[in-house]
Amino acid sequence: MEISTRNLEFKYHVNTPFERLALYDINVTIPPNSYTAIIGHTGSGKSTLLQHLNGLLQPTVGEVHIGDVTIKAGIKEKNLRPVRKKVGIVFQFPEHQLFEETVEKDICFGPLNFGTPLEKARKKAKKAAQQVGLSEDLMDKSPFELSGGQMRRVAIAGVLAMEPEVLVLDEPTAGLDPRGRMEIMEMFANLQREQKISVVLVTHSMEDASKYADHIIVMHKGTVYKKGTPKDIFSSPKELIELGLDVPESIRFQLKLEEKLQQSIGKVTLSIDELARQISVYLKRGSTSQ
Ligand SMILES: Nc1ncnc2c1ncn2[C@@H]1O[C@H](COP(=O)(O)OP(=O)(O)OP(=O)(O)O)[C@@H](O)[C@H]1O
Repeated sequence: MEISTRNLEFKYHVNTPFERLALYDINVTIPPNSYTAIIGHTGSGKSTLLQHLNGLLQPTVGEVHIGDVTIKAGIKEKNLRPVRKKVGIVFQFPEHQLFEETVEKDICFGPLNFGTPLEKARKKAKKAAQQVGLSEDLMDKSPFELSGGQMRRVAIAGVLAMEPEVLVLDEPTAGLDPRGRMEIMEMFANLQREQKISVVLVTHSMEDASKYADHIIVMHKGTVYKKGTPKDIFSSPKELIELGLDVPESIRFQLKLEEKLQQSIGKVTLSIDELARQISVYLKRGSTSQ
């Protein structure tokens, strides 16, 4: 399923003294079975954009196409349930939203809410738990007995159990240690490859964006500054650095090498210049002594 936005603009608290323009002129496409990373500074509009991808927010101007559903400014879409089912959204620190007595009940909550019979919901929960790497013996435990990383997996499994076509995640690795971060990122990469779903995630890690994503959207002050493949985005790293964004370690290393190379080429050029000057002085001397 494809998601795209056309001239999307969004204001919080529209027509009130607190009105705030959060997004403008957003034209992006999330292709089917793709992996998109959204990067940008705090307050650049990343979370607001994510919430348009499953119809949680309605555009102030423009439209959002989610599969065959169009959400337009000024027109309330009556039935967003199919959209919510197809596009699963995981907010920052989703473990804070766990509330059931057992892991299994928490994972089953979404499917049951969408009318799936209990036994089928339990099957979906089992599969989702496997997908996020939770062992079966945890299913009867209270989610609050688990580690932070495991709790987060439970919350993600709860969204996966709805079998979404697109998984939208707001900083899914925030607060995890490097190992937990890598495990979660590998998990999304596997899900995207094996289940053929699209993954859209906000990340502050340029390493992760360059390693896992096939599309990157750079947000800046409420609009798209740049979009493209990691190669497109990181081929002009100085631009990103000027925006105050980080670049992957490998790119930083490459920049350093280039700088060093420039310096040594500079030195060679200088000595060639110097050589040329000396040759010319020598030739002049030669011509005057004849
Ligand atoms: N509920 C809200 N009411 C009013 N303004 C808001 C609200 N939520 C966000 N904003 C404003 O909208 C703009 C975009 O915020 P958003 O949260 O989308 O940015 P972000 O890039 O996700 O930031 P972060 O990385 O900190 O999560 C900011 O100026 C923010 O202050």
